[in-house]
Amino acid sequence: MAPSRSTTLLILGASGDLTSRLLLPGIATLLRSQPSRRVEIVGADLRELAAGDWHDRVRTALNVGGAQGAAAKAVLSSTRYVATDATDPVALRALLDSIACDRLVIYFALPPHITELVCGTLEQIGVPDGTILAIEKPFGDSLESARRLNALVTRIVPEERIFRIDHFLGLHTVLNLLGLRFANRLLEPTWDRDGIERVEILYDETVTLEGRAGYYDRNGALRDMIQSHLLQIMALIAIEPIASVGERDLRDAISQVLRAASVVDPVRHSRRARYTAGAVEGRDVPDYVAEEGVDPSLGTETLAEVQVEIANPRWAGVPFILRSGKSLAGVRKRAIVHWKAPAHVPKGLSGRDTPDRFVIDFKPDGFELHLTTNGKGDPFTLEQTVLRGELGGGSLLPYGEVLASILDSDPRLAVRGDAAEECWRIVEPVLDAWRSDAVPMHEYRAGSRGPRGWRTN
Ligand SMILES: O=C1O[C@H](COP(=O)(O)O)[C@@H](O)[C@H](O)[C@H]1O
Repeated sequence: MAPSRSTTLLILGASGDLTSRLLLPGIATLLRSQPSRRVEIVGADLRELAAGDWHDRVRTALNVGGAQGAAAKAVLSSTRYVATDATDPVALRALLDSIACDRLVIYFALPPHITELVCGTLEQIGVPDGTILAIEKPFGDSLESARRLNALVTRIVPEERIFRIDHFLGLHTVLNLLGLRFANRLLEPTWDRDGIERVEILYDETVTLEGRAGYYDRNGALRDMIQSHLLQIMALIAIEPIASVGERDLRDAISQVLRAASVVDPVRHSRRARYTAGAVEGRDVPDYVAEEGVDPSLGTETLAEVQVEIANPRWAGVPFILRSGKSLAGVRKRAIVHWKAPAHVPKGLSGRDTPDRFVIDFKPDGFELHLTTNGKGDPFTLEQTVLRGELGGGSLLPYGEVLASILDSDPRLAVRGDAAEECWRIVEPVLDAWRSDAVPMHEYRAGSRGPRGWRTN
């Protein structure tokens, strides 16, 4: 439901790539599907923008996202950009004072250390009543900094008005995990250590750095994708049945899984690799270390894999393999739940009896159920049959979904503070093992499926 109160979305870090590439198009899809929404957008950043540049960016995003009519016009006519230093108390006070609205959303599209500085300033100067803080990932850059940032932000506004952003929680298939698991009789009875052998959550991308070396080179695949997005997906796959999809039930269940999760042996249960020169989808790609803006001394990985275990009665002993990388041969954004083989297949049935699999595709949204069936030719020969289903993606981009939940003050699609800390706790032993070089850095050719010898499904 569109709120009737006037809301201003103040984007800090507005001149950056995230705002143009993801936030503004997300808002555009929101305005297209819910044209009665009224939101004023104020962009702010250190950088001066040429006159008209901000308007052009907003107009382009609205066109691309298909926003039309009164909603788009209202956004365009009221939007403005302010070049300012949001870490400076006087400048930030002046910026906040210049905004007249019933409710303010401050969106931090900033690196974690700058977010922390700006939050320090906000703590000093205070925020208008009812202000919401929306904070982009990564939330901190270590367990210690996440704890510090959590303590700081909760001194500014209460937890229910802090939205730690993970746009994967706005992916329709990710949300669909709840319906698939809990609104069907079929899956749930086997969704545990007795029925399932292993779970893989893969996010293989063909894209390279896309001009984001400044961000990516300091983070790498483990922090960029696994610490945040893939652990959230894992938690949703593994949660215990919930009484409702209310904020408390859902986020308690997610935290419960994360608290039980760890990489038991970070040296044996993690792998890292970096791409070398090659070609991806017809594009020549240089060595990662030769990419513009990359500092070879940082030793950043572009492909990471960890094996997580969830030490609870449902999942003890079931490996969850989380993997993500860039410049790979093809896009595979999916979770694969591998069932165990049946205890006994009747004698006389022969042939391919690969255990069944449930594949959940994040992009495009869909699922596949791989079942063993009697063969089409010889009825006593087994083969695999794949049932495919589409999961209707809604009209909003994931960022549109997440922004809608912020504007509606519904924190279900945001990461709770304790969960953000748990995700750092899970990956930190791996980062330590990598820092001490206990885990070798492998190489793979850009455009390949990964290093030789890595299992790929
Ligand atoms: O947050 C991020 O996600 C994207 C992948 O998400 P998608 O919605 O574009 O599929 C990833 O490429 C990027 O490095 C990461 O920061």
